[in-house]
Amino acid sequence: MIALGCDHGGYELMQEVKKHLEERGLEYKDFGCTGPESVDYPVYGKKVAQAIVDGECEKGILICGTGIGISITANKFKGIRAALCTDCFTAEATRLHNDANILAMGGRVVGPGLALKIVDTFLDTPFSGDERHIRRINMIED
Ligand SMILES: O=C[C@H](O)[C@H](O)[C@H](O)COP(=O)(O)O
Repeated sequence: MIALGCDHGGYELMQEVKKHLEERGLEYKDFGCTGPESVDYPVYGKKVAQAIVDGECEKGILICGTGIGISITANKFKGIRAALCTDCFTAEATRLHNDANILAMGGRVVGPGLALKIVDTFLDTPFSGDERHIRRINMIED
């Protein structure tokens, strides 16, 4: 189950992401927001982070205007590794190296074509499991 959260700056792009996940037959839980009206991104960053910490969802996708505020919020939660990605290389690398559990993007930064490729790369790339990466992730947790 993929947890989704956005603010008004990411609302439009999130609708594209939802459509794409449905086309791929992937299940998601939408934590809002529910429209393009101005809202506060920490509310949605927190909801998605909490769903992952609680084990309700395995991964999350967060979108605000830049992806920055909402990823800063999510990264306050122990066990959350939210990666702000603007390209497929970083989306792949953050799964391989950081075992990132949240993908953050900026709805005012990336267009839908690139964003959906980033989503696919993030969701389809497994963690490498390499000892050095596990060691470093454990250091973050400590
Ligand atoms: O990091 C924060 C996000 O990019 C927000 O989406 C952004 O700050 C919202 O800006 P505004 O309230 O001016 O639409």
